Amino acid sequence: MSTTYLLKGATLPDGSGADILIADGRIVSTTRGTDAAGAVVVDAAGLVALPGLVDLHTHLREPGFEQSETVLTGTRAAAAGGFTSVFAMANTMPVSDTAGVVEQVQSLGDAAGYATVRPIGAVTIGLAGERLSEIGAMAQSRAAVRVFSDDGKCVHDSLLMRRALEYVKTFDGVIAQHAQDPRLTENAQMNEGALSSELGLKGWPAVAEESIIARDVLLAEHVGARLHVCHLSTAGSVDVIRWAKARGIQVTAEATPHHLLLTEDLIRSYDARYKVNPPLRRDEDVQALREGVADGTIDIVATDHAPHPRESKESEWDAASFGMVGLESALPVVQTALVDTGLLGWNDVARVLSTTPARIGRLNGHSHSFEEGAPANITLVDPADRSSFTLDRLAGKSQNTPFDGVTLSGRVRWTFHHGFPTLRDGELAPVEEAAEHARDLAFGLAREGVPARG
Ligand SMILES: NC(=O)N[C@@H](CC(=O)O)C(=O)O
Ligand SMILES: [Zn+2]
Ligand SMILES: [Zn+2]
Repeated sequence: MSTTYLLKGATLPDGSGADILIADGRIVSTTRGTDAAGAVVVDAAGLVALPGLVDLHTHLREPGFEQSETVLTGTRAAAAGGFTSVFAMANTMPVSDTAGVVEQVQSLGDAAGYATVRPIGAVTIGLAGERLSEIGAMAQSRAAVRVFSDDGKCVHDSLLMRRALEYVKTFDGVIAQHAQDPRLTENAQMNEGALSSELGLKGWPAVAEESIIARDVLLAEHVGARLHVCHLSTAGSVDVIRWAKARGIQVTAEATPHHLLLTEDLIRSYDARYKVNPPLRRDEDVQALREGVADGTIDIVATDHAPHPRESKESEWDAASFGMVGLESALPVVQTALVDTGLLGWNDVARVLSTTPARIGRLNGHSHSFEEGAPANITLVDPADRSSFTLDRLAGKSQNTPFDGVTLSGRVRWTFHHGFPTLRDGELAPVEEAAEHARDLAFGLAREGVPARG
């Protein structure tokens, strides 16, 4: 038996007021003045209701790197950050390059109950960049994979990239490219420029990203397939995507929260919390990325949540791992960088953090609208909160955030996944309750004949 909830006095993304009534995992109505006997009332006055957030780029680390994160802990972090769906990157151990591994990740997500998990399949076997993985088998598996990526590595071989695009085109899939020319970035440690010379760290030039994107959009045009570009970090990359879109090429692009707020100057501290791939860039790049999101050149914000254990971040700069956790801080960073600056309204936030990533990943059957009858995937945000981001707000296994002690606006208070509150006024649902929700959901979807996937 699922509980009925009434989210009283919420503000929808378009600014209108709503009392959102949820029953049996679905939105029953959003009419103001609704009263429902027996419903648990959530005081949503002053809170913005967003469609459940969707992250197209999450590293859940399982199987293989469970000391950093697991599907369970990573989806708890997702719920804490307002996410109701995450796409799990393929750089696991073993790599998610077979139907067996993607089905395993899918099952772990289905059982945990904190968010919908959609596995991403590797483009090449073992991410080695030499031979295509079993893309068709992953697409046809129970996990119904639609997004393929060697993220962490670039699909550098042009012929392989062409073949991969041709392959996914047959089932409306997409290749998500980590755009990094490997030869131009051997041993690279930070953005290439005056500061890398000053600090004595090997540079990662902007052209190593931009040249791969330029090649890939031309390949996508030639093949007529969908390309998605991960974590754009330079002003030049925004220009290339803008050009490609004007030409009608089917390309989408993402920016991470950290690239929208932070610059390379932080690296003066040699604190490896700021070490990430692609690297933090210059202020001009941050401004260009923000403008790119505002004008739609950049379609989505994706976290690139990349957990790493303490040891691998406490070593000297050159030896430390690349990556930052990001699920719990994403919404506050987006509000701070894009909403407070007047670049985006809440409707746009709903678009870049929910509706569009869902569409790019072909996340069907997981509606993100507030229409009656839609699955109740909802995030309640307190936009008036302005506070120092602290480590106790992290719900995953790793603590490698660059935002510790940074003042940010906006705080996620409630997250509903198919009508189940995974986050309750800032508190995560207990593991056993989420697992029970997962069982109910699997049973309910099976009974309705709705494929649990997609
Ligand atoms: N972003 C990172 O710095 N690291 C990611 C890999 C990646 O997204 O390229 C990771 O898996 O740790
Ligand atoms: Zn990457
Ligand atoms: Zn990544």
